[in-house]
Amino acid sequence: MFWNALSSRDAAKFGRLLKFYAAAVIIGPIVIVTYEWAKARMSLLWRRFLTKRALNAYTRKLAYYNLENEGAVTNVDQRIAEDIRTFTDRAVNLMCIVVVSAIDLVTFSVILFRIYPPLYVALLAYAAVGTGVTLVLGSRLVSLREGQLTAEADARFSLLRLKDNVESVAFYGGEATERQELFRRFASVFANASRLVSWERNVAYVTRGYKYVVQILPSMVVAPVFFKGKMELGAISQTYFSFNHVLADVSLIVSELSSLAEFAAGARRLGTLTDALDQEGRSESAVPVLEPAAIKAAAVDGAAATPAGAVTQRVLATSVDPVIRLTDVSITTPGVRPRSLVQGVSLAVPTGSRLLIMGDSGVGKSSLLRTIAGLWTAGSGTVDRPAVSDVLFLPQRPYMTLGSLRENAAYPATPASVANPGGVTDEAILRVLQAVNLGSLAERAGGLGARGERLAGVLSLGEQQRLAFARVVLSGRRVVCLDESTSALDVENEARMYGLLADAGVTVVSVGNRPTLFRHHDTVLRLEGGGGGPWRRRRRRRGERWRP
Ligand SMILES: Nc1ncnc2c1ncn2[C@@H]1O[C@H](COP(=O)(O)OP(=O)(O)OP(=O)(O)O)[C@@H](O)[C@H]1O
Repeated sequence: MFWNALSSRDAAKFGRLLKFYAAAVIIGPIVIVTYEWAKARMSLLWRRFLTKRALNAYTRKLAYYNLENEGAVTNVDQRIAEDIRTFTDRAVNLMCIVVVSAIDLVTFSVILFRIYPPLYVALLAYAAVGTGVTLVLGSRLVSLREGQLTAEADARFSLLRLKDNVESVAFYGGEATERQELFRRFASVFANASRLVSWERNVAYVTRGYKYVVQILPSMVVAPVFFKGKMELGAISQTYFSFNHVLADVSLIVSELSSLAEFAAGARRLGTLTDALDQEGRSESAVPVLEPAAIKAAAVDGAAATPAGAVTQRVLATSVDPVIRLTDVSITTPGVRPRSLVQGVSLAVPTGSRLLIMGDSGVGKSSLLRTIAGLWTAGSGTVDRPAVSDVLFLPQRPYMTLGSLRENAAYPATPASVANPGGVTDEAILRVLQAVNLGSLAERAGGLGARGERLAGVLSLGEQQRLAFARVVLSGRRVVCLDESTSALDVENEARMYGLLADAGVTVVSVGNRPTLFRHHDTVLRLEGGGGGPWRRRRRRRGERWRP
């Protein structure tokens, strides 16, 4: 129209069109910026929703533990932190492109069809063939992109592992080995990237060729009509304009292939994670809390409800005594090649008693604790125990959170519940730190509220183990399972820790082989023989000393 007005020297029409364009250039930027903002906002809201859902499912019950142990999903961190973002960004972008293209397609199809229908039909046929070829090439691009995401995540993981173990590596002088491993992982990143770049080049040959070759089509079709004087110059430019619009709209898959491949790869990785988390959610069985009177009846129901090859877990009310009871418990290692560890253990842990589980390295002591905690289920027999929230399990290397010393001492209480009126007070924390012989820790750490990112790096293992005992006292739990939790302590500090538990009347189940542990327990369970050998349990006689 602009060109027609100029060529016909129609100043009035030209002026009207100029005003129209002036309005468009003022409104245009506002519309475009608002559109971009709306897209970014929608993507952010969606990402927030998906991240929240994934984090909830991942941290619910034992999903995080099972996913890691089963190895079903790798790089969960990257999937939650990055793949969700890529997915939502790309999905919103593509959705908007599809909507805009659909409107555009309808508008310009009408114009192009009116000008010259055969040109329109030829264009659709051309786009259909181009899209088909691109889809075939694209499927390889998706798997290469997926491989790239995995390789990048694996490489980053090796760097994080080195970062988390700097001291061990430095002591071993293991730099050369670490370097080799880092290079090996980054070599896979580059090898896959190189395949990806080559494949993108091949795809680009096709997509570029597709765009250029078709440009000749409108000229070939409309030039003869123009030369015969049956078409105005303006109509030619209109044809070109409409043709290119329709071409762009029907070639969406061709032009957005790279973006689509990235979106599909991210969506696939996210799908694997979501499926695994949903699976975990479904397999989560609600275990009823049994009062004393209900225990006998539940013995029948509980056994029937347990899948074959699994240890029956029954949760007892805190009032039930004995607090823990194992009935004919046999354990096998999890995974595809199960190995028999402990066989046919039956025992009861009365309230306030102290049981020590001993045995050779690898015999299955920690596995027995894992089974009591419900982390491992492979095997048979029945475990009766209080809810996990009523028992504190202390591993050999205590977990240090990223929170402050206050939050670390009160762990696993949430920071919010610590801050509540009625939560753990600073006075109580300082008193308990004193009791576990960490009286100067708060001052050294810069106060109870100082951020604790480096706490794990700064505290010795023995100090961390004493902090873990502080957690037992502060949590007020009546049952505690200790897995070599005093391995780094001197005899005096060990006695002090067990003394604290005895004073509080806490029921204790310990795992360990240190001779000094013997005196802090009243019953010993000795697991014997590799591969599920016999076991012995006996009560320690008063004043009896350790005999290996
Ligand atoms: N996730 C797992 N999958 C398969 N086997 C495992 C797994 N975890 C541990 N095991 C194996 O189970 C056996 C028992 O391990 P466990 O940690 O219970 O031994 P332990 O008696 O506590 O040994 P230690 O005194 O050396 O700590 C070991 O041979 C170990 O390699």
